[in-house]
Amino acid sequence: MNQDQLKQQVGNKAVDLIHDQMIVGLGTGSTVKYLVEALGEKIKHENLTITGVVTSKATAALAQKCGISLKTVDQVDHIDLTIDGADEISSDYQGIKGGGAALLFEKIVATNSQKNIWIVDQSKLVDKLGKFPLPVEVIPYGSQKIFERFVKEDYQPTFRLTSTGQKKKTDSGNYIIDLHLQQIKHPHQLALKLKRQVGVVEQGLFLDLVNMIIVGTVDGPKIIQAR
Ligand SMILES: O=C[C@H](O)[C@H](O)[C@H](O)COP(=O)(O)O
Repeated sequence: MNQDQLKQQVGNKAVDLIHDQMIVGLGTGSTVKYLVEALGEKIKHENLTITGVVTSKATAALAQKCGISLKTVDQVDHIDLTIDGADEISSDYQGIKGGGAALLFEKIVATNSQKNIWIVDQSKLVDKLGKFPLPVEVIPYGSQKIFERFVKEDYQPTFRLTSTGQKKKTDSGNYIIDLHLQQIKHPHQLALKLKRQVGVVEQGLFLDLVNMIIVGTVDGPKIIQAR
């Protein structure tokens, strides 16, 4: 089974957790794409009423194409569960997200959800976080100053660029600085330190958030109850 098939496996599996009348947070990325497509099919075949709360323009476009009704996080009084991908998950179930630049809306939706489920192929499971570059979303004004501070801290920062070499803009019009840390020893301390910098909007450590992880493996989906 290739990586894409494993992503499809967990996307299809996660749809079983969605029932009629639910309000569901829909993450972003190549794994969530399979979930959204499968959810669109399920809604059609079972004639369900589901409300989606999306985390990016890309997911909004796909969900609309799949016939899923959408509301914003501010238009709903609760979110039953949110299903999202992840870039890295440590052995104590902390995560790095934001490889697709959607970390800000993803974290807003996740922290307003009663339950959070991550769907990943097995390559995302690691012992300690940090091999995957940690995304930090910053407002453009003053971002070079933040970048220079990150250089001094030896965070090995790089601005995320588009295919044409421009600084990548998030859905909120911000920039992403990726930190190439290799190993994050104290994620909670780092998260606080990054968040304290003026101009940092959000950072990609998703700590103490996930309840269940569905991992795609060659032997089928494996469910981990994280907390
Ligand atoms: O910003 C993007 C998100 O955090 C994604 O959920 C994450 O990058 C995983 O994406 P994928 O399923 O494409 O590996």
